[in-house]
Amino acid sequence: MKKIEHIGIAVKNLEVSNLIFEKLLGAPAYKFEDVESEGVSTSFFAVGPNKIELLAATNPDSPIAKFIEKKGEGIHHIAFEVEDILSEIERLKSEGFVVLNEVPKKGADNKLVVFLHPKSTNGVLIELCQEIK
Ligand SMILES: C[C@@H](C(=O)O)C(=O)SCCNC(=O)CCNC(=O)[C@H](O)C(C)(C)COP(=O)(O)OP(=O)(O)OC[C@H]1O[C@@H](n2cnc3c(N)ncnc32)[C@H](O)[C@@H]1OP(=O)(O)O
Ligand SMILES: [Co+2]
Repeated sequence: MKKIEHIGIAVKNLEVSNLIFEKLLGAPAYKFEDVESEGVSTSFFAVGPNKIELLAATNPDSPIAKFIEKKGEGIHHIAFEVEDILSEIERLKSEGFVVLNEVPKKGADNKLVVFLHPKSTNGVLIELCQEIK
């Protein structure tokens, strides 16, 4: 695990939350991206070497829609950057973590991503991401 790559925050309205985080961080989002396969619209803010990812649902089956329905807006996941996502999957599986997708999928911001079930990580949804070179 190289560093915390981003913290994902579930929001109801991306435009409204973009303004809040722009004020909070003192700089606007540097990137906006829809990830259709995850049912999300995202925006990214830089905080030193780390990022904040705001996520709004684009359909009612989106993980973000379900999360907001159950828990409300707030921190949705923590993403760690890894060097070699396939070997990390094997390492974490052998340690007993529940990998939600064993085949890495294309995430936002030019990354391959894998999620670990929050039931196996003290209630925190974990994302692993590897930069696509
Ligand atoms: C674009 C990309 C990127 O950065 O590149 C992204 O981040 S995409 C980010 C959006 N994509 C994802 O999140 C993909 C991975 N997520 C998933 O597969 C799903 O959301 C699950 C994490 C499996 C949860 O699915 P679902 O709510 O349908 O399952 P479930 O009803 O069985 O829920 C199981 C339990 O997990 C809890 N739960 C659900 N989401 C949670 C979250 N984010 N953090 C902590 N706990 C969570 C539920 O409240 C429930 O707890 P109780 O049993 O106690 O009620
Ligand atoms: Co993410």
